[in-house]
Amino acid sequence: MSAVPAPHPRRAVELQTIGMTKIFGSLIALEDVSIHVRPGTLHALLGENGAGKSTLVKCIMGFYQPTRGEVLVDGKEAVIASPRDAHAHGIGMVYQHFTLVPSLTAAENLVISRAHPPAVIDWKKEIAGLEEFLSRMPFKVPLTVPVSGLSAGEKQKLEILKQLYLDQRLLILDEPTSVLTPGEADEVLGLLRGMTEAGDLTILMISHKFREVTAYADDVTVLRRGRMVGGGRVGELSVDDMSHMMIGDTKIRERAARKEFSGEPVVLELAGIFSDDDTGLPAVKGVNLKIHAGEIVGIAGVSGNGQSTLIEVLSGQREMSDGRLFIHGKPFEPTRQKMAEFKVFGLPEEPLKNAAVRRMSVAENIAFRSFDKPPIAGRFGFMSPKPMRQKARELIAQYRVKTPSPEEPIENLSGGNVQRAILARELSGEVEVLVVANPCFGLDFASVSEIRSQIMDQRNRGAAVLLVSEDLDEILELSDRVAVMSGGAIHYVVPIAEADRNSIGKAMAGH
Ligand SMILES: Nc1ncnc2c1ncn2[C@@H]1O[C@H](COP(=O)(O)OP(=O)(O)OP(=O)(O)O)[C@@H](O)[C@H]1O
Repeated sequence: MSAVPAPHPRRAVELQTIGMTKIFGSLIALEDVSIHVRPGTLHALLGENGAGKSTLVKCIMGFYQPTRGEVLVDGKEAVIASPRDAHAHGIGMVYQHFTLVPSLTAAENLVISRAHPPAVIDWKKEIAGLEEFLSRMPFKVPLTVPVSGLSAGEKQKLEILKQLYLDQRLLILDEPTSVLTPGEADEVLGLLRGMTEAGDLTILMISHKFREVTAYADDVTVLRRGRMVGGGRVGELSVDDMSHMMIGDTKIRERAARKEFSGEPVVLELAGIFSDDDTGLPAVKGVNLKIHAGEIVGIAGVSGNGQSTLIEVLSGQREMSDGRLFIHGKPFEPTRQKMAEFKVFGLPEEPLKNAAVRRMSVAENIAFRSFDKPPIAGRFGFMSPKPMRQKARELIAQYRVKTPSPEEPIENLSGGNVQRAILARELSGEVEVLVVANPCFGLDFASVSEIRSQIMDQRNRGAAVLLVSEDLDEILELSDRVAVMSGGAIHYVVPIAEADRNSIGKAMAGH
């Protein structure tokens, strides 16, 4: 592990929470949680979806005021009323989604992130200062390229560098590797680990990946239903110990077996699809693809190569500039009415933003696809609350959506539980075509198993499935055929039996 020279005034910060409790209405999201993050360690925070991980870190960062409890920084009580106070104590946070300005360079992003950037910027001086700063950091990123041209790994490194540049010495990372390839994840975590070992940094990392916890974390805390249920030195715990702390005796669903099909008809056809992104530039450039009944076609690719735009076209959120869609040979337009008629379902990225109405209840959001059909639609077109609530209750139980009640606004659910609620809605009916993007993003391991099995069930019942995922393991596990998208087009399609990581990786890199 490389030692990092640290002529920095600030060293790794120690963090403790004492009796942290947060109550939302009738829900105790966090109850009496006391954790100790030793300085110069990488501390993992584990827990299933809705366990209270985000609530805990939001209380530490000052986004939420705890109902009870306190934070100690370097052994002294710290009053943290806002993220600004957290920063003043050397505590910074790196989020799952990037917060950089894409049109600006790394240097510009760093300079404007300062609390008091100069009114007139002397770029020569700033660049020299940044180069000196970078020379002390293990992370390297090009300073003068617009951030939009950086890879996901470089963007994540820049997010971390930004916090270090702001002199934060305890970083809270929310699933920092979810958008990275396994190689990039190892590189980033390895470098961070080098900094913690050198005593320059302390890390509290929310993670769902046991592999990363066992390989990189010193200590672990496990939360379950808002309470701390275990933890300790990672080296003294097995993966079984940690998963048992997380889920208790909850049964994990066995993965659904793949049913054999042969000679099934084409269900979904994409013919010469073109579409532009938000800036008006072509993002999808002539995609042709046919998906058969009982088939999952997995589209792999580095994010930002047109996959999101393609998903938006298929879910009716974006116009095509050219091309046509067919289902069973008939022209198809992704309008609400046609989707119902052709039984097209799906999960877009960021479901809270793209597939839910934030302030409406979980029950209403689950009923969306069927509110204009009996039994939920009553006579004269009014909604019948009773059947709607009943249907929602069944799906909430079946998909283990954690919510205080079906009436809770969906925006109050944890990220993983919003995902589950939307999937419950989309997977519960008769499905002919399923279009899903990163369906297991941010889900705990029990939910991953459940959701992948549900997708396989739909395929086994004869649905044509288009799966876009940044997780290559997911693509290799579920797909019958693998396609790779790069530069807005599909360059490589192989049956799963002929797919190997190496060739897929090369195609992803545009070779
Ligand atoms: N603003 C809020 N209002 C009401 N309830 C909330 C609010 N924020 C979180 N909760 C509830 O608190 C509980 C803990 O949620 P939290 O987001 O902390 O879980 P998490 O462990 O981070 O889950 P995930 O892995 O899905 O992100 C959940 O039951 C959630 O519905």
